[in-house]
Amino acid sequence: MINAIPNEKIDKIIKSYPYCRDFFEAMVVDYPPKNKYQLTVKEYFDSLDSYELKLKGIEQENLVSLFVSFLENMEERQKSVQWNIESLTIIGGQNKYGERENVSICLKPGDVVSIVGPTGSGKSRLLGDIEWLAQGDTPTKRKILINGTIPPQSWRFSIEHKLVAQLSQNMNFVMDLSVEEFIKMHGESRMISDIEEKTRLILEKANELAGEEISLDTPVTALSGGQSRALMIADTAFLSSSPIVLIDEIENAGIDRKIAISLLVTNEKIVLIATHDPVLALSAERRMVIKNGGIEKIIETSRNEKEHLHELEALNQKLMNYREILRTGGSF
Ligand SMILES: Nc1ncnc2c1ncn2[C@@H]1O[C@H](COP(=O)(O)OP(=O)(O)OP(=O)(O)O)[C@@H](O)[C@H]1O
Repeated sequence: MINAIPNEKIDKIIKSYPYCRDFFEAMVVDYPPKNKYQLTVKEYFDSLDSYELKLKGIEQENLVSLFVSFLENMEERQKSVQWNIESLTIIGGQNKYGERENVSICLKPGDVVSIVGPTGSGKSRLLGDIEWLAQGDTPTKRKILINGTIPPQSWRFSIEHKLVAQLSQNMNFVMDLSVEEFIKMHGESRMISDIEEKTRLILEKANELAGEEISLDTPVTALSGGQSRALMIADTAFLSSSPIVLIDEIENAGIDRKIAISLLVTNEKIVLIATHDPVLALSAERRMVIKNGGIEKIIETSRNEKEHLHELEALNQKLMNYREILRTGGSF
């Protein structure tokens, strides 16, 4: 594949390797304009002004091989950031009263666990411990193991390739970017090949989740709480490589929870959902009950509960319908 690059058309290369833009920026070489898209990579580099290139200290005949090695390096980098997570273990610490938490729970990719408990009981704290890969250094003294061992320190601080994706209650954007720029920036940092298609998909799904339509040119700072949440959920579902997804109280955002969960739950990921919503709580195979800051018990969702889930879903749908009527100015 890489060997064929010199003879591939520019438009195909741009689609397959959108991050190739970085090469042109780094070399201060003109990025191919649309009217050159039908040239091959070699033809494009040959078409550049050799005198100008010389002034920049670039040998024209080396450009193709430099470009190929750049793409090769990027591909290697991409492979090295693939996570290989087989398990996540939570080893109990202590509750708010310093009493021991006698639990150890091991989660595997494909597992979905809900976290329930009264307000202030410590659900978000548990998610925080997982996100931080706690090693007895948080108030709960919990320890988090990955693949049965203590994960390297560097995993805690990696911003670019996060082991854990956290969708929290408050998602505030501080960047001055449009929705399109935000998605593309994330896609490029993940070296995603079909960014246009992914951007379209993310916007479509975010709009399915949110009420008021989001458009590509909306500034991210102008999104409402629910819209930001919807965008981040769709973005996490399609762009995040993180094998562990933590969801904190999706219900407060006024978005369609069922679609959100169906987007985020995939076989390869471990998903933990802190929730006060019985439908979400029972959708998981297991739930952790939190009390006074400690994991009180872990309960398998019974067959009886699963049967009741259908009833709850129907009630929930009814509630959603009323909500939609009221939100859109109707009455009944
Ligand atoms: N084991 C613990 N030891 C000490 N402090 C704890 C412990 N567990 C939780 N806390 C603290 O208790 C407070 C409430 O916890 P948290 O915010 O996680 O509750 P919550 O269940 O998510 O609440 P809500 O449902 O309102 O979002 C936080 O300040 C948290 O750090």
